[in-house]
This record gives sequence, C-alpha cells and structure tokens, in this order.
Amino acid sequence: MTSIPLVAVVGNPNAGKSALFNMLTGARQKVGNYPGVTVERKSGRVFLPDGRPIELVDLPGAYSLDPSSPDEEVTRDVVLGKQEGERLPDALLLVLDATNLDNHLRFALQLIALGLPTVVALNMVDLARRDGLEIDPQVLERELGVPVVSTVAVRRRGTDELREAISEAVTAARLVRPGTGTAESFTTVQRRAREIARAAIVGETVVRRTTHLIDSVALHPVAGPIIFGLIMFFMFQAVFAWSAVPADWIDGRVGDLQGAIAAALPEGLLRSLLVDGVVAGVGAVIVFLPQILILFLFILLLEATGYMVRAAFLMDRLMARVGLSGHAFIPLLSSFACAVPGIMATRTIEDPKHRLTTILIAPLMTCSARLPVYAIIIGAFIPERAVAGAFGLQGLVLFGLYVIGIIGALVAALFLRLSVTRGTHRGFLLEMPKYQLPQLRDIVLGLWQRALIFLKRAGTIILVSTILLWVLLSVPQPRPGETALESSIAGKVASGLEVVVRPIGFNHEIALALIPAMAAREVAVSALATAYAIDADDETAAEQPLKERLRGRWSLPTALAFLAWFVFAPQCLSTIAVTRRETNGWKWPAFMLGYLFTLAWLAAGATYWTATALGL
Ligand SMILES: Nc1nc2c(ncn2[C@@H]2O[C@H](COP(=O)(O)OP(=O)(O)OP(=O)(O)O)[C@@H](O)[C@H]2O)c(=O)[nH]1
Ligand SMILES: [Mg+2]
Repeated sequence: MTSIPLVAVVGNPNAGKSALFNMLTGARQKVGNYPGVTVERKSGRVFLPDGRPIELVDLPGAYSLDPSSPDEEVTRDVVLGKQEGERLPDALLLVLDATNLDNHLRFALQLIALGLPTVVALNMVDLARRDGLEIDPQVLERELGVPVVSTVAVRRRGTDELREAISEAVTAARLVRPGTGTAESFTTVQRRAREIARAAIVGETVVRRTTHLIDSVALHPVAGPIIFGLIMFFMFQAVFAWSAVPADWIDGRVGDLQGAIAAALPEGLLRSLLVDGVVAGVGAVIVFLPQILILFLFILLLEATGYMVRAAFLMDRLMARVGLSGHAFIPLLSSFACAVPGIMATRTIEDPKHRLTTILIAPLMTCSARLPVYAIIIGAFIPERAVAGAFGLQGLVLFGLYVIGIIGALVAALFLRLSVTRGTHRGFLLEMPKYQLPQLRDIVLGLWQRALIFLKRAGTIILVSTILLWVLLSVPQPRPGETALESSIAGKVASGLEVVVRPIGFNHEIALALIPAMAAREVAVSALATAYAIDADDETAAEQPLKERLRGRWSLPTALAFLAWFVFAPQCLSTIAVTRRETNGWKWPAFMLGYLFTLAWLAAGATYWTATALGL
C-alpha cells in the first residue's frame, strides 16, 4: 500500500496546534491511541491546492526534544521516526505563538535541525498585533531557512498559503534525508532563539521593549546570577543596617515596661512571671519585627516588579542539576517566609517524587522564625565591623547563613533524588510577565499582614511557651546556694538533654532553650531571655539586654555552633504537622525529623570543633 504523505503538527503547548489542525482538516478527523501509551492520536485528511490528499497528525505540545512527560515522549518519538504505530512524517507543520516568539523558537530550532521539510505557521498574529508587536515573517523565513506563513487559527486566516507551503514541502520531501538534529547546548539554542526573535520583531510597544531590554541583562547566563546574588546580598545588609534604630527603640520600650511593672508590683511570683517570663520572653522576640519587615519589604518588591519569576528562571538550571524541577522554586521561595505555606504550595508539583523531595527540603530554607535566633547571636557575637571597606560583617554572616541553608537544601535534594525519591527529571518553563512598578498599597498591605502574623505568633505560641517555661523554671524554687537553672524541673530536663548536646559545644541553657523551641524556633530566644531573667541575681542584671548576657556566658565557638544548629534543626511543630497532612502519614515527617536533626547535630559539632581548633 503506498501511503499518502504524512505531516505532523508540532510546537509548544498552547501555540494553537489543535486550532490550526481543525482549521485545515475541518470535519475529516480520526481519533485513536498510540499503542502502549494513553496518549491520543488525532489525525485528519487535508487536500492540497492541486487536489492531492495528505494525512495531518496533531501531536501533543512539547517544550523540547527532552521529554518530561509521556505526551512529550510521543512527540519526540514521532518526529524521530521511532514511535510505534507511526511512520516518520514527510514534513512538519511547526506552529509558533507570535506573542511568545523567543520561547517558542527554542523548540523550533531543535525541530528544524532534524532536517525534515518544515513549514512554520506564525500563529496568533492577531494577539501579537493587539499587544503592539509586529513581526516580519520574511526575516523569520531567512533566519530559519524554512517557509513562514502568518496565521490566525481561530479565524481561519492563512489557510490557503499554508496548504500551498505544505504542498511544496511534501514534494521536496522525496529529495531530503533527515539529519539527526542538533547537539547544541540549551544555552546556545536559547541565545540563537533570542537573536532571531530580536531580528524578526520590527515593531514593539515601549513596555514590551523595555521588558525585553531588562531581561537581556537580568536573564543573561553570567550577568543574571551575579545581579541576583547582589540583590540578595544587599537585602541582608539592609536587614541589619536599617533595623538598628527601630530595634533599639523597641528594646528600650520593653525595658521601660519591665521597669514600670517592677516598680508597681511587690517582689514575688506575679512580678517575676510578668517581668522575667512574659515581658522578657515575648519582648526578646518582638525586637526583631523591624528586621522581619525589612526582609519582607524586599521580597514583596521583588515579587511586585516581576523580578521573582526571573529569579525562578535563573534558579531552574541549578535545580535541574540536583534533580529538582523548577516547579519547586515557588514553594521553596515561600518557605523563606515559612515552611508551612511552602509545603502546602508543593501541591502544584505533579510528580509525586519531586513533590516529596521539595517537602523534605523546604524546612532548610531560612524561614522568618529563624531570623530572631540568627539576629540575636550575630548581634551578640559578630562585631559591627565593616569588611572590605563597605560591607557590614553582620549582614555578611546573615547572608552566609541563608546561603548555607540553600546549599544544604540542594545537597539534600541531590541525595534524596539518588535514594529515597529517585525518579526522572521534568522540564519547566515559565511565562515571563512584564516588569511593573510596584503599587505602594500592595506593598504596605503585604507588610502589614506580615507584621500581624509575626505579632500573632508572639502573642500566642511564644507567649504560651514562655509562660510554661517560666512555670517549669520556677518550680521548685531554688534553695539558697542553688540557681533556678539547676534546681527547677526545666533545669533537670535540660540536664538530661545536655548529655546529647554537650559534645557539640552546647551549654545547659542552650539545652534548656532547645526543648520549648520545638514548638517554634523563635522560642529559643524568648526561652533564653526568660531563663537568664529568672537566673539574674540582682535587679540591674535583670535589665541587662539579652545580647550582653549571652556575650558574658557563651564562648564564640558555642555561639557559632548554635547558629549552625538552627540552619538545619527542624524545630517547628507546624511544619511537622503539615508534612504529616500532606504526605498522609507519619513516615515522612519522622524521616524529616531524623535526617534534619542528624544534620543539625553534625553541622553544629563540625562548627564547634573547627572553631575550637582554630582557637576562636
Ligand atoms: N486569538 C487567537 N487565539 C488562538 C489562535 N490560535 C489558537 N488560539 C487559542 O489558543 C488556545 C490554545 O489553542 P490550542 O489549539 O488548543 O493549542 P495547542 O497548541 O493545541 O495546545 P496543546 O494541545 O495543549 O499543546 C485556544 O484557546 C485557542 O482558541 C490565534 O491565532 N489567535
Ligand atoms: Mg492541542
């Protein structure tokens, strides 16, 4: 049986392939299935201008010849002539979305390099025109080396020209031998796609042009990551540099409040509960409100301007290298605020193993609850010195802690993907929104919500655990010659834990603070404040800032080990709870607790031992 020529419709998802297929075939369609897979095969008959029939087959949309789904696999196999139940097409009808030219050209270049006779349908030119985008099909034709026809599939525009071009292509088909495609790297193809798009776009509105101009720098393979790094770096500098004045102010008011309560109440349990428990504990955490707001000001600005999506794009390649999909970026990004919404956001990740990996590493992103812990230790132990003339050492250390968290997450992902969550890689592409000036209202609202969340935590979980700790630290009351840190119930429990954390340089008070901090990380700070306040032997010492008290009691290696511990330790009940809910059982939260506490212990230990050996 001599078969009629076969032409495959290919292109990115949503380019308008099916619309174009319908426009050309009309009602003459057949729907079947490819053998062995659940992917549908839709084909139809088209009569060329000279009356010859061809068979047109509508392939699933794909982003590249590197398949990340069964659909994309079929598309690749068909164009390579390897698909069971399909012969190698005689020609390709390549559909491009004119409004998304540089993205779609990437796949187009790969397909054209296969060497099959190809006709390009430059589709959606109506939408492009509406956006103020004018594309010269002749330039495209010259750059791609194949015929290009402008079409509007939904309005049947371009039908005749397309059939004419297909006719020529299938005639030529007898003469060409298909090649094997291109071995060029993703980056090379990407650059070429962008060059072609730039050459073909002859008219563009100012907004579009500006967006492209900024992107040519922001997404540049070298400049892009550098710019991203600089922005992050500046952000952490600002967290310390801008917060000093408001934080001191809050600190002063907390001290005033303690003084006022102390003056108004007689010496006794109630006074101790209020001054040493509630105000010392909650106050120690509230002081960090300015730093949290500065951090979120940056995050909100980056999101509102449209830069965050670019950051996701830049990170995609790095994530792919550790076996994660770019889809994980947004959940991981939200985990910088809090792992709970981050873990819930993993629901958008289809592949169950990618999703699980993302859930398991989400707690390694530095959430805002760690900021008080980091900030108090950095404030107490890292001198407020400038490095290399301009950069604050404190901001630098904070930046470093965030980076260590990220590196930890990437390495963990790599190991998980090689062991418990082994699976295949999935590609990822993003539509880039245009850049925008952020709306002041949105930013203010976002900050307000953040402040409320933070203060609510201070008023609930931190307040409650502080009061509980105060009770456990006050019962039984120390006898003369004893301290509350030793004799109380909390003190006794801490002594038990101390056995485990002593080798990594932690002292009794740290052991004491770690237990209530299982509820939430900031509680470590309020717990230390409460413990030291109760323990202070005289009034003046009670009003001494926590920072100074730490400085007097901890060695530098201990302080550094404490920081390293909190980079990894999964000390957050809500995270454990949400992991249990999202993974339907205790297996994965238990695994998460196990591997993260092990890492925390090892990291703190390594830090302590190294710092001690260096004589710090
Ligand atoms: N305005 C306009 N809309 C179009 C055009 N072509 C397609 N569309 C619309 O774009 C959307 C996507 O079109 P489809 O034909 O389903 O795209 P596809 O390439 O088959 O997508 P997948 O099968 O998912 O890969 C549909 O809502 C179409 O109606 C066009 O030329 N102009
Ligand atoms: Mg389709």
